[in-house]
Amino acid sequence: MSAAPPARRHTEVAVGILVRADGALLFASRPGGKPYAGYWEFPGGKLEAGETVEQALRRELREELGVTIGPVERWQATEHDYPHALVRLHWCKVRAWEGEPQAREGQELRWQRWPLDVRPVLPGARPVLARLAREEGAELDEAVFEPAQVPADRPPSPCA
Ligand SMILES: Nc1nc2c([nH]c(=O)n2[C@H]2C[C@H](O)[C@@H](COP(=O)(O)OP(=O)(O)OP(=O)(O)O)O2)c(=O)[nH]1
Repeated sequence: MSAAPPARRHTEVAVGILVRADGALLFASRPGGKPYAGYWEFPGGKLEAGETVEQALRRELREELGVTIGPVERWQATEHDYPHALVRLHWCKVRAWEGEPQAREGQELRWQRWPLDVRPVLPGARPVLARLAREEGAELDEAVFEPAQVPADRPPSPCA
């Protein structure tokens, strides 16, 4: 009989949903060199040793966007099992911040209203996007999670 594989430990992640006064949400693209580079996500990152979710979120958004955030509304936690990590995502809404968000880490930033036009979005964001869409009476198009594909009618580039 073989032993059960060891349980994977969760990587704890603080995620910030910046909500602008007009309801738009801030998305960032993942810079090169990270797993899922080029995918879109909400700004945030992993908790460092001894940090609370709120402390990590304040630090990450200062580093990534150069903003000082106001009150943090803890919203919900979800999990996603990626090949690179089992993550626990602590979702927080943030409605006030000082400074204009700037892309400080080579990412792209886009404010989005419904329907979203960024893609692909990280699959770990699916449950909260579904809930955000419901709150707005909008529909979440599953295509936002699909990586871009070469259209079937276009032959592959000869230089590839
Ligand atoms: N920030 C963020 N991370 C997400 C989202 N959805 C989702 O599945 N994740 C996952 C992807 C990653 O596995 C993990 C975040 O880790 P990360 O590597 O981006 O964190 P970090 O900025 O601290 O990275 P680093 O210090 O290792 O460079 O959470 C999301 O919407 N925003």
